[in-house]
Amino acid sequence: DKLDNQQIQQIESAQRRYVLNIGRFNTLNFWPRLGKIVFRNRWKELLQLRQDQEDVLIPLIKARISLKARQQQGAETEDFVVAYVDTLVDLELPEQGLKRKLTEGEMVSLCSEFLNAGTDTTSTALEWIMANLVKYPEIQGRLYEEIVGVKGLAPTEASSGHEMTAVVEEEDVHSMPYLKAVVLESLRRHPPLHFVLPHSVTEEVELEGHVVPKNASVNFMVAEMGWDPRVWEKPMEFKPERFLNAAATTSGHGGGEALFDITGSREIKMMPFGAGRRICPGSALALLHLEYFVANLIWYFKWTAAEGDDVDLSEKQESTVVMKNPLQARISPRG
Ligand code: HEM
Repeated sequence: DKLDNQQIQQIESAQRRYVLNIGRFNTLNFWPRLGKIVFRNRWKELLQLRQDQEDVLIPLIKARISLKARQQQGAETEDFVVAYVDTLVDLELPEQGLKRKLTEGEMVSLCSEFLNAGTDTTSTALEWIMANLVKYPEIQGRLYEEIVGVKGLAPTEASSGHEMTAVVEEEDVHSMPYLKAVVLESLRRHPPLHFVLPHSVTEEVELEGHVVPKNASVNFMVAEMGWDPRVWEKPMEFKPERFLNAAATTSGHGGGEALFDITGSREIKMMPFGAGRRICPGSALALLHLEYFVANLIWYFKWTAAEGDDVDLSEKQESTVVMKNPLQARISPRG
């Protein structure tokens, strides 16, 4: 829906406060009954955050439901495209032999999860990629050459008046293996999530002499996997070339393909999106977004470090693992 700025800010504010604080409420999970009494104020705070989310999301969900109903009755509804909420409204859950619809509260939770899972992760990943391109100008230079090789020079104000609307398109990024390699290398070296969501073991298993009991909660050390020196040569270095096949590495740029199975269906060398049936459902969209944004930002602008800044890659845990000192860069138009 075409929301105005104020509506977007309301959603952003409710979601941001929720994401930044959610870790503090974990204590309440351990002793659900006692926790509500002992940590009374924290419990009240959680309820307030939830209320704020409902206040902004429920009216939007309701508006969507009535729009969809009007559309089904044949009314002319401008530019109707299927939205995530529409799919939730249609969903029927099997429960004790019956089928039931989602409640409004459940829809709020799912929309909230979708908004958080799909935005914070990608924007964090984008910042890490740009930070590395600023820190290593030769990598940025090689990427720029690849983009120009496919698209030519980006239009400048002088060459096209104020019409600088040309973009590196979705189809173009498929011909840019080095771009793909830069994105993959950044997801390996700086995965936005250092753990997946907690998973539960469905049956007892033995792993290298250790018994993992049924119902145990397990998690996977995503970052450590991508930094394993038995799998990756000099794992802490930022080297996109490692994702190019031999042909691409020897020919300088272009030519080769960045072939890598990020879903882990054949083998798992890194898993920034998780693996298996609970793998991130947005991984393909995230990769496309990242390639698309990075290609366009580099095609139009040269990115350099702010004076005297070495680009500090220290990490800080927020809802994702972000740059402790956010990237400060100078950008200048190409050409
Ligand atoms: C660079 C960007 C992203 C990264 C690194 C990332 C990573 C992850 C990871 C590690 C998980 C947990 C997987 C597991 O439990 O095994 C996950 C789950 C999820 N992601 Fe992403 N994600 C990204 C972008 C997106 C986008 C763009 C969307 C939606 C448009 C999305 C939607 C979701 C959802 C809904 C879940 C929960 C799935 C479930 O509960 O089974 N993610 N993501």
